Amino acid sequence: MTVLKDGIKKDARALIQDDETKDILSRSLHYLKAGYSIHFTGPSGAGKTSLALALAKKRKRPVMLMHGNHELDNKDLIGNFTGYSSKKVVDHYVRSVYKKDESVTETWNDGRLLEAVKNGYTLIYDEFTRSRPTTNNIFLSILEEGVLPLYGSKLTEPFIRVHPDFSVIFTSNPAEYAGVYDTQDALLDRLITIFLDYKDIDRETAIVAEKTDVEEREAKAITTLVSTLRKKCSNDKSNGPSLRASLMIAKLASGQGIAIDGEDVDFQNLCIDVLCHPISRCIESDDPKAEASKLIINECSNMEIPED
Ligand SMILES: Nc1ncnc2c1ncn2[C@@H]1O[C@H](COP(=O)(O)OP(=O)(O)OP(=O)(O)O)[C@@H](O)[C@H]1O
Repeated sequence: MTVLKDGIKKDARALIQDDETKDILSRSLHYLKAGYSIHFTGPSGAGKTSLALALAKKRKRPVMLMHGNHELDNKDLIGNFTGYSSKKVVDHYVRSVYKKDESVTETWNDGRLLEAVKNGYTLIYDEFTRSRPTTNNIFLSILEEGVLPLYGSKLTEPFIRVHPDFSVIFTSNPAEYAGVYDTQDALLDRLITIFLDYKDIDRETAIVAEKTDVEEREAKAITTLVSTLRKKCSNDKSNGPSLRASLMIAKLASGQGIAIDGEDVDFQNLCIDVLCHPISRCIESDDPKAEASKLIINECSNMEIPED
């Protein structure tokens, strides 16, 4: 019977800051301080959200996380009247006098963007291109004029001023633009866009070794395997397996006592389970799953694990 080890001791959420990551963080922080918004773009699993969270943390302001979604609208961003509250006072103190005082008021709930703008939070707008361009238009006034228009909200003020400490970090995945919504040029024109690509093998190895219980040489073998398969695999539908896949393989193998060995059947099955789907999506074949499995087994047998 295979037994899972008790929990994973290492901090799975920590950001490993190599020189390149530190450099991007420090430049981005500088741009935010100067009043510009940042946009991290790159393939899935390149580390955009992790970097956005680490950057937001550096600002030492409350952080609000918002995910792009085609159903997101002004009611979510600005707020909405969510119902009515009524108050009724019946004064029957003097028997012959009946006095009734009744008032009804609408209950307003601030939307996430309004709350962040009013209080000077750092807003992370993850995968913003998944929202409709008309929804994202509201950011044009925020970034350009420093005001949040309250149109369509029935509120008495036409807009509110943006708090000086407010800033936004956007993230997006260019592969998702196809079939979702084109990013709006007007919005992109107001952002500083930093492209985050997959890290090289040494950087990915350092992250896997730091965040899981495998040894560095084993981490290197896993990241080399995943990155070799990724290179064979890039089309419109998929960028191939990311660092996430390496982390999964390393965590599961060490947790279940599976040897990091390309000839080991359990290890091969683990790699097929984790990697087959992303790889099959970018293979043109009658049976992409069988083709992907063959490719994975083949790369597993080429795996080299350096000696201690
Ligand atoms: N510098 C890093 N240090 C530690 N872990 C990292 C680093 N970069 C990425 N990761 C890890 O890689 C995985 C993917 O990162 P993340 O979710 O930030 O990617 P993403 O680009 O936002 O992906 P997606 O577009 O799919 O949302 C996460 O498990 C994250 O913890």
